[in-house]
Amino acid sequence: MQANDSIIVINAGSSSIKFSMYSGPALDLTLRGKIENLYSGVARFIAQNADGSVVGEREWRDGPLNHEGGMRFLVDFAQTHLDGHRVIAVGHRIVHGGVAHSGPQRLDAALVDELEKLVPLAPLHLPHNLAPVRSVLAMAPDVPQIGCFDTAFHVGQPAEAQEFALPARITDLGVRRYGFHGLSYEYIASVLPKAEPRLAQAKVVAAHLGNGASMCAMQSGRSMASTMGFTAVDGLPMGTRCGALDPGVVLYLMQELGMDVAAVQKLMYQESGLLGVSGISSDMRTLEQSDEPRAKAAIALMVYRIGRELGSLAAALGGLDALVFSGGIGENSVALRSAVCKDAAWLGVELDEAANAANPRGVTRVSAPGSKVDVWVIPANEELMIAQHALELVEAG
Ligand SMILES: Nc1ncnc2c1ncn2[C@@H]1O[C@H](COP(=O)(O)OP(=O)(O)O)[C@@H](O)[C@H]1O
Ligand SMILES: CC(=O)OP(=O)(O)O
Ligand SMILES: [Mg+2]
Repeated sequence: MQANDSIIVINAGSSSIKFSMYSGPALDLTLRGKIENLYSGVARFIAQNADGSVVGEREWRDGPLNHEGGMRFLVDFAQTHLDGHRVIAVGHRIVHGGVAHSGPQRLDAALVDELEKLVPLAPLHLPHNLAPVRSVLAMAPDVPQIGCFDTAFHVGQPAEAQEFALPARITDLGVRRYGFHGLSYEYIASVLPKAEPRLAQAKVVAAHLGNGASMCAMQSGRSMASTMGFTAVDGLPMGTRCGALDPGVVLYLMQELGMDVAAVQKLMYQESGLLGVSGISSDMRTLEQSDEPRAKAAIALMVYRIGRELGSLAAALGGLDALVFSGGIGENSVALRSAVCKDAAWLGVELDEAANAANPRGVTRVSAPGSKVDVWVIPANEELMIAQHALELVEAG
């Protein structure tokens, strides 16, 4: 890899598109940007170069922006910022890999067609993950594109963590727990032992709390259990997703309220979670600034459910040495971290309130010196994982 050889990474989340460019053999971050707040309120774009200087900014005030509009804007933006760089690969976050895809893979039209079949398992993500792959295939068919699956990190979980208590004939169809946010957890697992070598073999629960939110139990850096299951709607309440639901509720909605599949899907994925409970917003910042009791109730429900899942994941690990916060909420919400840690005092979690309130920007320990359980904030970096995987695959030929 030459100094001006670059890998572009596209990470399309449910409410944001992040992109990064890494250049040279050390994968130096040379450009990064994101559009956030897709579908709700005012979408915002910001891009920064290697030294953090802002090289592009925009807001969409005349109505919500969708993924398609966002990607169109980003392609135009990227083209004017590629001067002198040779794109040797484009890496993509692909949220669902199903049973067949347990590691990064080169994407071609046939594989994209195959992955399209998994759209019902990740309706908020996969269409937006695959659309840019198709665009690049059409625009630059010779540039290798690498897909990195959010499910891959969880492939080695114990069988009980993966299975539903369903008849084998259904399980055999691939109806099982996959787990998501794997690239984020893989990054956390790679960073934590460097920050604190004592934690290399530790029992760690990591919470990726963004618009999508999940928690993962890790032993020695390997996934043992996750709150997300067959789809990314399971587990914690999220921005607009309900999280774990008594399956009987779905039957009730259909049988008694006459809702069809599309209506139930919309309710569970787009109208629930922080947005549904508060009736105000899916955005944690908006809720934290609101005095409305419903906003407080939505946050309280999220905190409560994080606490319940923390107990469950600690049980899956048989103990807890460290708790990690990541994702837009986990990295930025002082109040949420504080509330979660208070509820987790019974597990030996004790926060350093001053360190927490300083709202650290990098990898930082925020637990009190005597805390039995370490508490860390680790900013999510799915993009670096994707760039590393893409480079490995390109170099392997
Ligand atoms: N300063 C902040 N305080 C509280 N919440 C924040 C802050 N900054 C971002 N968030 C929240 O992070 C969430 C988005 O997380 P992010 O990880 O960027 O989303 P995505 O899952 O789409 O990648 C939103 O709920 C947003 O309100
Ligand atoms: C898997 C998932 O929920 O992703 P995101 O956080 O990007 O919505
Ligand atoms: Mg995310």
